[in-house]
Amino acid sequence: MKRSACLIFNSVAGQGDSDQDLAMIKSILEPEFDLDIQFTTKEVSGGELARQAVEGHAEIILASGGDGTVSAVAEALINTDIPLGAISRGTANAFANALGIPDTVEAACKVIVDGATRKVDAAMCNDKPMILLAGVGFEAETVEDADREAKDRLGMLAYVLSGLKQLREMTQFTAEIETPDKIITVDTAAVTIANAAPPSSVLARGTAGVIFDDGLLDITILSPQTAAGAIATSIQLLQSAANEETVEREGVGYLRAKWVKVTTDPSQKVVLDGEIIGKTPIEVKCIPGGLTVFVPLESEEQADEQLDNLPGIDVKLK
Ligand SMILES: Nc1ncnc2c1ncn2[C@@H]1O[C@H](COP(=O)(O)OP(=O)(O)OP(=O)(O)O)[C@@H](O)[C@H]1O
Repeated sequence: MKRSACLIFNSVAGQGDSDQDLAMIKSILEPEFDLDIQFTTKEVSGGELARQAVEGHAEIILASGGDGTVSAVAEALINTDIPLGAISRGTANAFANALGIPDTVEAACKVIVDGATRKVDAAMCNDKPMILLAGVGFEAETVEDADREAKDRLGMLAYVLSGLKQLREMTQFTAEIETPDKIITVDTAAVTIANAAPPSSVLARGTAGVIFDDGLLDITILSPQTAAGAIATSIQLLQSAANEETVEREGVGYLRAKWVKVTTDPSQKVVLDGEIIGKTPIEVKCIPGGLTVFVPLESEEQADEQLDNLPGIDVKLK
């Protein structure tokens, strides 16, 4: 008997031909699965459809769309043990890139057919589910600036352009960052708390790579002293992201923790998995192994914390 799978499909995601994509998905998956295809609409989100599929005891849930759709479906599956297959068709495809899932339709479908699943961490940010990352400061401003119309016209470049604009206008704030064993007070321009992050997510790259199944959040603190320093730091972060190296630079710090509370003065915007959700303070908690995903198996390297490069930092051990 074939396994059954609910496919949640956003036909307006990305810049590709969605009819062609759906035909390709069906041709690869239908020989293996009884597919129940549900289309997102402007009114009915991927998250809503995923909650319905969970209530209907779906065996497997597949999400196909941009990061908005895939993250919303993933969030609905936290702590359900229902395996999620991601077939990304968006602009940045951060979810797939973060978890090492191929982001072409054909290769992503093959990962699902191969059937290897892995438990990865999820997280809660205040009372909201989080799969990728929460950004305070710079990252939040970048997302807000890269609007829908610009994304349609420019694709990935919209984020880069918005990021460059933000660099010129980078403003500092004071952050208190509390973890189970430390309270850190630091002047910073961006604090990024990542559960999983793609190699291209420069602000979550203080460590050589975000580890998505270690039960810990990866916290990166960016505190450039000047606009020129900000640009130099960002270029280095970009290079290290490209080369998957650890960043050793004045103004970049990182640490890992099971949970973190971030309070800022003044209050800062917070972006959660690509959407602005409000302002600081935030509390983020890791949910170890909270999500089961179809993923090609591969190992991740470890890296230590690095807090020495932040000017004026104060760390109190608890
Ligand atoms: N049938 C539909 N018609 C119009 N809008 C839709 C439809 N289905 C979903 N949406 C909208 O699509 C958005 C989610 O898009 P998603 O993130 O999947 O793709 P994307 O925006 O192209 O991807 P990316 O963010 O990578 O560019 C939501 O805002 C949702 O309201």
